[in-house]
Amino acid sequence: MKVLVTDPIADAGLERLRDAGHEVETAYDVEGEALLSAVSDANALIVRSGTEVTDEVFEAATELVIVGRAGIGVDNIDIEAATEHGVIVANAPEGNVRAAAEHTVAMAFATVRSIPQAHIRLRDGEWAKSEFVGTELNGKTLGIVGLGRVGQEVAKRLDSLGMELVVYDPYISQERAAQFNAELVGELEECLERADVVTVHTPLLPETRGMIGAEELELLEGGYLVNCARGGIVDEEALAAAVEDGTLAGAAIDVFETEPVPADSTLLSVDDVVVTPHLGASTEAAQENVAVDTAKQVLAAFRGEPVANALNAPSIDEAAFDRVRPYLDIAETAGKIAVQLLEGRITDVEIVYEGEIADEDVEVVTASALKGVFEPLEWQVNAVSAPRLADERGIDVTESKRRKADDFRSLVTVTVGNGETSISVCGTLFADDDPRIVRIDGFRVDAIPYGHMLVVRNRDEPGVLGLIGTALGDAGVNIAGMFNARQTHGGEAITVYNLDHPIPESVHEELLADDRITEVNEIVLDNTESRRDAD
Ligand SMILES: NC(=O)c1ccc[n+]([C@@H]2O[C@H](COP(=O)([O-])OP(=O)(O)OC[C@H]3O[C@@H](n4cnc5c(N)ncnc54)[C@H](O)[C@@H]3O)[C@@H](O)[C@H]2O)c1
Ligand SMILES: O=C(O)[C@H](O)COP(=O)(O)O
Repeated sequence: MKVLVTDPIADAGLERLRDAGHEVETAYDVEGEALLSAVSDANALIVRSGTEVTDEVFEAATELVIVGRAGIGVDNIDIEAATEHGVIVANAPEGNVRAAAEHTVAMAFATVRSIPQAHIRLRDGEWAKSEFVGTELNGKTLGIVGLGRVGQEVAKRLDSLGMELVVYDPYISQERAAQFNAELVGELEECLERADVVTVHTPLLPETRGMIGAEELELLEGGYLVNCARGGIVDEEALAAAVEDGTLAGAAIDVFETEPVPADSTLLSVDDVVVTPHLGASTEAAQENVAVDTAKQVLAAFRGEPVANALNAPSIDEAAFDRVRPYLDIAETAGKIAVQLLEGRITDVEIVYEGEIADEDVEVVTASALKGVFEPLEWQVNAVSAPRLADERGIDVTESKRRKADDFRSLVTVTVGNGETSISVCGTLFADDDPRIVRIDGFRVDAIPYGHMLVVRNRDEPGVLGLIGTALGDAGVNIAGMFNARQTHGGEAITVYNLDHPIPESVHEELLADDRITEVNEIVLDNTESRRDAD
C-alpha cells in the first residue's frame, strides 16, 4: 500500500508504516496539480493542518482508503466528499491536547505580562521596566469558550492558578462544567462580559465561524483574548481594531484565517497582539503521539478493521471488534442475497440482531449489511459510504435487537422491502466461523453462502427436484450442494442450490415453463473459490 504524507509528521509514525511493509512517500507542501498527481495512486493520505483535502483531491485519489489527520482539527478536510467517495477520515484527538493547553496558558501569560514585547525591547537595548506593568491571573475571571478536551485541560491549569472559571459551551451540562470548578453560562455574551481573559477552544464550524466579532469584543472591554483553536472563529480585523483602540488590553493568537499568515495582516502590526505560527501542537511528545496514533489508524484501515477515531465511519474498540468481526461477512452476504431476491426499487432495509450478538456494538455490522444490499445494485459503495447512500436515496434503515435467538447462539437477519413486499435472509455462524444462511423468507434452510446459488420457489410436488437437477445437468451446471424446505406438505417450497457454474438463461426459461415452479433466482456472491474448495 502507498501512504502519501503531505505535512511533516514525526518519524515514529512514518517508521510504523514502513515497518508494516508499506511504501511511504513524503511530499511536504505539495498543492494544486502536484497534490492531485501525488495522491492519484495513494491508498492513504496523512495530513496536518497544512493540506486542503478538497472534493477535487478525493476525485483524483481513486485508490484512497483513509485520510489520517495527525492532530485534531479537520476543518481542512472535506468530510462530506470523503464519505461520498467511501474514504475514511480519522483524526488523532488525544495526542496533542496537553500541548495545546500548555500553549494556551503560555499565550495567556505572554499577553497579560507583555513578555514578547518586553523581550524585543530588551534585545533592542532598552530597559523598559516601568512600561510593562502586567495583569496578575490569580483572582481574575477566565472565560472559556468551548469546554472540550483542550478547554478542560486549560480549565484545570488556570483553576490551579487561582482564576475563577466561567464557561460558554452550549453542548455540555452544568454538572460537566462543575467538575472543572467552572460555572456554565447560557450565553456567549455573559461569558465575555464577566471575563478578564477569554480563551477560545471550539472547532471551526459554520456555527463558530466569526462568532467573536466587534460587538462581542466590546463586551470583553479591558480584557484579553487568547485564540489557540482555529483562525476564523475570531474576526481578525475586528480583533486588531479592538486592541489598537484600547477596547481590549491585549490578545494572543496562534491560529489565523489564512495560514501561513500573510505578512501584511493587520494583526501582525498591532503591538499588543502576541502571535505564534500555529505552534499549539508543536512539542516533540505531541507530534510523536499524533503521528503514531495516525499510523495505527491507517494500518487498521488497511487491514479492514474499524478505525478508532474515524469521523465518518463506525468506530469500535479492538476487543469489541473481535467479537463482532465474524458477523461482518454473514451480514454482508445476507444483504446481498436479500436484495437479489427482491424485485423493484428498494425502499427499506431492516437489520435484526438476535441472541449473543444483540449484546454487542453492531454499528459496523449494520454498515456491512448495507454494503451487501447496495453492492449488487452496482452502486459505488463501501461500509463508509453505505449508511450515507441509504440516507441520500431515502431508504429507511432500521436496526433492532432481541436477546433471544430460537435454536441459535446468534442470528443476523437482513430484510429488504420495496414498499409492497419484503424478503428477509437470516444468517448465522456454525462453530463460530462457519457462515450459514438458515432462513430465506421464513423458510428454514441450511445453505453455505458462496459463488453461484440458485433459489427456486416451487410447489411441493413429486418430480420438481428431478426436473431442476436434469435441467442443470443438461446445461452442464454441476450441483455442489442443495437444500429443500417446505412450509406444508404439498404447499409452497423453496430450494437452494450451490452451483459450480453460472446458470444459462435457457435453464431459467425451462424451469419457469413448468407451472409447479413459480420463481427462479440466481444469486451471485463473490466469495472465493478457495472457500468453496475448503467446504
Ligand atoms: N493551536 C493548535 O495547534 C491546536 C492544537 C490542538 C487543538 N486545536 C484546536 O482546538 C480546538 C479544540 O479542540 P478540542 O480537542 O478541545 O475539541 P473538542 O471537540 O474536544 O471540544 C470542542 C468543544 O467546543 C464546544 N463547542 C462546539 N460548538 C460550540 C459553540 N458554538 N460555542 C461554544 N462551544 C462550542 C463543544 O461542545 C466541545 O465541548 C479545535 O479547534 C482544535 O482544532 C488547536
Ligand atoms: O488541530 C490541531 O491538532 C492543531 O491545530 C495542530 O495542527 P498542526 O498539526 O497543523 O500543527
